[in-house]
Amino acid sequence: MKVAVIGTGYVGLTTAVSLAMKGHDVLGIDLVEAKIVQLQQGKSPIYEPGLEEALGELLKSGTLKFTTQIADAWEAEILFICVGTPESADGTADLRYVFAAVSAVESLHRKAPRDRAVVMKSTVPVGTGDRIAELLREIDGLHVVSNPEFLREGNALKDALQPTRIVIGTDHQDAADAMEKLYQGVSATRVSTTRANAELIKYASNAFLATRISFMNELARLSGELGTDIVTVAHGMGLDSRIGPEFLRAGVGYGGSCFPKDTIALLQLANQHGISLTILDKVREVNTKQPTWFLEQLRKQMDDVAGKRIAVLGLAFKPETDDIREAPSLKVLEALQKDGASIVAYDPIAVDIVRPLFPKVEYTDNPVEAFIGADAALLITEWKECVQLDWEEIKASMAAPLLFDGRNAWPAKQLKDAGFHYTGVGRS
Ligand SMILES: NC(=O)c1ccc[n+]([C@@H]2O[C@H](COP(=O)([O-])OP(=O)(O)OC[C@H]3O[C@@H](n4cnc5c(N)ncnc54)[C@H](O)[C@@H]3O)[C@@H](O)[C@H]2O)c1
Ligand SMILES: O=c1ccn([C@@H]2O[C@H](COP(=O)(O)OP(=O)(O)O[C@H]3O[C@H](CO)[C@@H](O)[C@H](O)[C@H]3O)[C@@H](O)[C@H]2O)c(=O)[nH]1
Repeated sequence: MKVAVIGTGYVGLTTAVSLAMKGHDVLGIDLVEAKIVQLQQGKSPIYEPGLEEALGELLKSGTLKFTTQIADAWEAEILFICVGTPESADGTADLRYVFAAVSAVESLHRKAPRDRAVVMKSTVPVGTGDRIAELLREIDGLHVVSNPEFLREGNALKDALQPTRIVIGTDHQDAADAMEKLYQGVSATRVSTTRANAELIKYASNAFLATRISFMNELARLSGELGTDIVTVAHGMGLDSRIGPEFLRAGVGYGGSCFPKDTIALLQLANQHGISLTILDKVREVNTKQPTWFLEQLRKQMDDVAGKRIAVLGLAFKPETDDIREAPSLKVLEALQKDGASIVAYDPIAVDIVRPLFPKVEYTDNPVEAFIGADAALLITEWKECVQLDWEEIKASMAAPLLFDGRNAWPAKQLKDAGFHYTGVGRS
């Protein structure tokens, strides 16, 4: 099928690549010319495992192309909208990019009319799809579909190729059929529903996942006091099929471009309807405090961090991505800097993105070097490069063997046996 994807960020680029891999004829569109030039040369502006390799092959075969001109999409029968929906000052989702994209689609359609589905992959508040449908009501052949995206960064291409489910929200049979044809051969359960239901499924899923994390983080604080081990507790809980093992990892808090903004957007949407989502409100509160709570563990063991050399391992909001949006590392760096610590930081991918924000921090391109002369080391993102380490060499090189494991990913027992003073999140 002829497909156009508006917005070539994490979601748009992954969508474009995955649909082209399935044999569709795909055009990626972005306003940022530099990004398009880079993409046309086969270079991915973002880091996602497998993405750049696939991009190169698809460009060669001609099934994937890029442009800054929406007019080039005149043949497209399906137009995906994958632009950002960032947090506004009041917490609601900022829809200006979505409406700009819709208006571009509208002008394209007026010049080159045909039957088309406008598919919203951006995460938008409940009612947005219906609002857009109302705006486009008098335009023949343009049908609005909600098809929320559930991919995880760091695993984006795999998630797009093998999604957990495909949610299609539309009231138009031809558009539903076109979406079914598009995803033919993808073995995932379909949920065919209204646009509003589809939109709420997306927000509710993210809010629920965030809730699990905050629940475990709060429980971890108690576990630390009780002398129990939250990792063992999570394992025991997760064996109950009603609970399941995923998203029970306590840590330094969730970050990223989705959970923080989507939870506040859902809260604000509820407020607009006179409903208080009290649980979700607390989920956010726990998460905001989690990096501070983690640093308190450090302060309890080091009277004063001023002038102390502190190693920070991992800066991206999660492993296998260069994304630092709402990364807990940023809060940690800010607090340590305020306390007068001398910081040395490592991340395999995200250093160049963090450096301009924290120019006074020292950066290293070798994780083991970060520990040299350090009075304490903090694990913030569990990259394998930050976890699989030569601990004997590290022990000999640190000024003091103090380890704070913000992801419960370092080998606690081995480290304690080796003479480190190890502190995890909610571990005995
Ligand atoms: N990042 C994720 O893991 C993820 C997963 C699921 C859903 N989402 C949702 O998908 C949407 C996109 O997220 P993202 O992380 O890919 O954002 P992003 O910021 O990485 O990319 C958005 C892209 O859209 C482009 N753009 C903006 N306005 C445009 C326009 N009018 N025409 C053409 N291009 C335009 C920008 O230049 C940018 O390249 C958001 O609503 C987000 O909540 C994100
Ligand atoms: O048990 C866990 C699992 C995750 N995290 C943290 O939670 C954040 C988010 O992680 P993850 O969900 O894996 O990454 P995202 O790429 O943000 O993906 C989420 O947000 C996307 C955007 O909406 C959705 O599409 C995905 O389904 C949803 O998982 C990260 O900081 C993780 O470190 C934890 O602290 N504990």
